Amino acid sequence: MTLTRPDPTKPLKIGTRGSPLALAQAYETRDRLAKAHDLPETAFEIVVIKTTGDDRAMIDADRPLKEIGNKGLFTKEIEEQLLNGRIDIAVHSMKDMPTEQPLGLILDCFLPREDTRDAFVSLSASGIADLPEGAVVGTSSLRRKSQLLNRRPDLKVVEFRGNVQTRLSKLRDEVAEATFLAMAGLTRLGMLEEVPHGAIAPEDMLPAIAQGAIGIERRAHDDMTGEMLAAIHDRLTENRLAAERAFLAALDGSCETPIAGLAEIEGDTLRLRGEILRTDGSEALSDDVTGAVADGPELGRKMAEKLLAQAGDGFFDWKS
Ligand SMILES: NCc1[nH]cc(CCC(=O)O)c1CC(=O)O
Repeated sequence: MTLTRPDPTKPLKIGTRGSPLALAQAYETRDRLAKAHDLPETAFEIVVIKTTGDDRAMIDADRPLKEIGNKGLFTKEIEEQLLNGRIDIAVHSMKDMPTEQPLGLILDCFLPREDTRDAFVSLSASGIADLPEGAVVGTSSLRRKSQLLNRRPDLKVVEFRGNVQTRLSKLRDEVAEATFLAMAGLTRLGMLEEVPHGAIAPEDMLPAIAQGAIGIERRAHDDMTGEMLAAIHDRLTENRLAAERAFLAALDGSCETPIAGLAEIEGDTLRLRGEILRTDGSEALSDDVTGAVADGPELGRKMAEKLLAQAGDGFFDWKS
């Protein structure tokens, strides 16, 4: 028996959150599928799904997201709709995805990865080093906050959320002098021109695990959709994420700490860089491992072990 989606004569339903970036990623997925299979746009339907995360983030606009809820905050409702068949695939920023999927779902299709770097966004300063003593920087990312304070302990970090437009207007209102965004988001939104920014080299700010990568989730037994997705899958992105996410998974159970990581591939060699930090930025530990591309998960676990061995007592104590 070939397992199939609920009604293959109907459009393939693509589930996504409703933010501008989420929609851009859903359209990119649709366009890639349409092209790969020579199908018209009408063979697909974009289904916008509101998540608890979207609701709560709206109500509590000034609270840090990590206080509002746990990891599946932006994915739970979408995964429910996948499981009950109201959508056939779900498009996600891999950066926001937990390392394990619920029973019955599979996440094995990745689009070619975008720019993995962070962008420094400011109307006045050209980069982190250019910020005046004691300047205020807006970010809601614990990783970026810790990395920034590690390099510039004099700076003050304030909570900063909302879409790109909201953040820009906060900069204009001088709520903060600078903020950070993912280059991938700016690129996918087509906003590189209108947002004053500089890309930050990974040596200066190692990105989040899986930054810039889009993953497509489906029902594990829906072979028909699985075959369809195989045509747009990018193997190198899969290999890089396998290493980065194994690193994350190996650290996850043992701590709640800012984590950064980036895998890059040259020929048959994969290089994984990793970093963990104290939340107040007072200490950062980083390492670098290389090995065969196929050994990515093992390299990820090795990286976690090396960093955990370096971390002394109290490294993971909560101090923000
Ligand atoms: N946590 C929010 C989030 N999830 C993915 C991206 C950007 C796109 C990407 O990294 O793929 C962002 C916003 C940001 O960091 O600026």
